[in-house]
Amino acid sequence: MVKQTIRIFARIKPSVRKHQQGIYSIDEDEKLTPSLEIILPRDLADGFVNNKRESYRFKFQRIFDQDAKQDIIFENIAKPVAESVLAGYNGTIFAYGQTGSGKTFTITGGAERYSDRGIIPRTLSYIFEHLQKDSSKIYTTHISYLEIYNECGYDLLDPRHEASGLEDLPKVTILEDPDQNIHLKNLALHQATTEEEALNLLFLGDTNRMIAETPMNQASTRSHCIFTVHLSSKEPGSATVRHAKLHLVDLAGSERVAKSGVGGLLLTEAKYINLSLHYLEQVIIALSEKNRVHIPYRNSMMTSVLRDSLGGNCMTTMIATLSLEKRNIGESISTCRFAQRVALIKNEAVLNEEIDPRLMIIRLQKEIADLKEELAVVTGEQRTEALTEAELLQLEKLITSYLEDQDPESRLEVGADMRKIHHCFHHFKKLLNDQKALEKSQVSSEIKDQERQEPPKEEEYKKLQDLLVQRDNEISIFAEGQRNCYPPGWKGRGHKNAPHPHISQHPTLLPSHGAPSQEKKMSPRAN
Ligand SMILES: Nc1ncnc2c1ncn2[C@@H]1O[C@H](COP(=O)(O)OP(=O)(O)OP(=O)(O)O)[C@@H](O)[C@H]1O
Repeated sequence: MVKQTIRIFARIKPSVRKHQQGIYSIDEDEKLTPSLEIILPRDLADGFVNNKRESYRFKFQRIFDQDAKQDIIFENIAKPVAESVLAGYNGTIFAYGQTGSGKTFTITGGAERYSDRGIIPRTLSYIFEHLQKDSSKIYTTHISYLEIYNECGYDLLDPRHEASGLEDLPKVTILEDPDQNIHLKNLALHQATTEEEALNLLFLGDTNRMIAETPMNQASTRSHCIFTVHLSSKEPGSATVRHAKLHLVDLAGSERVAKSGVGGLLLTEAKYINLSLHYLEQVIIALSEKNRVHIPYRNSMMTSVLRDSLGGNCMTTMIATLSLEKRNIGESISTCRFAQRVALIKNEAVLNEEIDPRLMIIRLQKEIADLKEELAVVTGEQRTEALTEAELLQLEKLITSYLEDQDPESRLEVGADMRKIHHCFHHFKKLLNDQKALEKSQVSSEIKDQERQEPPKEEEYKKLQDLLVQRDNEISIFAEGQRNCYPPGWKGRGHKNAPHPHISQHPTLLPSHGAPSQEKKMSPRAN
C-alpha cells in the first residue's frame, strides 16, 4: 500500500502581454517547497477580497512558469503517475482552472504542432512503449472517454459518427453495487492493442466532443471530460490479474457565476458547472477535515466517478492552470486556494489484484494432470479415476481378512492411494449401517414376540379373579360337605350340593374319611 497526499502542481499559461511585471513571483529555493506569490496590483487591492493584503503565497510541489514546454510537463507530472499505473496502482491527473487557463492544452494538447501534444497522447505513447518492451507480463488495454455535461454522462467513443449534438451520444448512468463500487452503465470500453489504436480512440472522442459543441455550449468550457486507460496485466501462467485505471481529467472552467456575468441558458449551464465543481469542492473540504466521516461523493456524477481518485485507492495529481493576468487575479487566487485544500487529502493506493476463476480452473486442471503423470512415474502404474475390477476384488479380500483377524493390533494396508482409502471407509460405513439396521429389526421382532406371548394384563387379572371365585365356591361346597359328611339325602353328581367335578378329581381337595380336622386346615380364603 502506498500512502500519499494528492500532489499539486501549478502551470502558468504564457501571457500575450509577456511577463506582466509585478503580478507574481516564483520562489524555488531547493531546500523549501516551491511557492508562488501572487501580488495584487495597487489599483486592484482596494476592491478585492481583503484590501489590507498585498500578496498571497501558495505552496506547490512544483511550479511551471510560462516557458515550460509540454515535454517538461509530461516528464515531471504525468510520467511518475504512468509508472505507478504500469506497476498496478490507480492513477489520476486532473487539471483545474478558469476558462482559457490551459487545461485542455495541458491534458490533450494543442493541434498546431506535434510538440504541443499534451499529457494524454504522451502518456499513451509511454505506456505502449513500455508494454512492447516488457515481455514478462501479458497486458490488456482498454480505453473509455466520458463527458459530463449538466450532470449527465455521455460516451464520447460512440463509433457511429452520427452525433450532431450531445444528446445523440449514448447516455451514461451511474450504478452502485452493494459494496459501493461505482459502475458506469453505457460507457463502452474499447480495446486498444497499439498506441495508434489508442490515439484513434482519443481522436474519435475529441471529434465527438467538438461536433457536440454548440456556440452556447462550448464543450471544453462547460463540461468535464474523463479519458480513462484501463490496464490489466498478468504474468504468463498466473491466474492473478492486476487491474489499474488511469483517469486523465479535463475539468470545466472553474470561474464563479457571480463574476462571469452570464444569463439565460448559459446561466443554467454555469450554475451546473459550478454546482458540479461546488460538489467537488465540498468533497475536497470534507476530505481535508480531520475525523470527517461522511464524504458527499454521491452529490454529483463527477465526484461519484472520481471517488477513488479523491481520498481513495489512487495516486492522484492535480495541475492548477493559471492565467496570471491582471483581470484574472481573483480566479487565480481561488484556483490556488482550492489546490492548497486538495494537497491535504491523503490517498491510500493498493495493488488491485484478483484471481481470474477461469484462469484458476485451467491452472488447477493442468496441475492435476501433471501430478497424475508424476505419480504414474513414481508408482509405475497409470491411475484411472475409479478402481478397476481387479483392484476392487483385491481390496475386498484385504478388508475381509482384516475384519476376520482377531488380533486387535492388525492393520489394513492399502497403500497411499486415496481411491482405495475412500473405498475402505465407504465399506466400513456400509457395514456399520447394515449392523445398525439388523439390530433394530431384531429388537422390534422381539417386542412383537413378547406381545404375542403375553396376554394383556387385564385379561389375565380377570381370569385369575374368575378362578378365585370358582375356588371359593368349591371350598365352601367342600366345607359344607365336610360338615354334613355326605348326608343320607346326597344325590350324587348333578345335585346342587354335589362337589364340583374338579374337586372330586383333585387329590388334595378330596374329602378323606376319618379326617374331621380337614376343615381347620383349609380356610376358605387365604387372604
Ligand atoms: N502553456 C501553453 N502554451 C501555449 N498555449 C497555451 C498554453 N496554455 C494554453 N494555451 C492556449 O490558450 C488557449 C486556451 O487554452 P485551453 O483551451 O487549454 O484552456 P482551457 O482551460 O482548457 O479552457 P476551457 O475551460 O474553455 O476548456 C488555447 O488556444 C491554447 O492553445
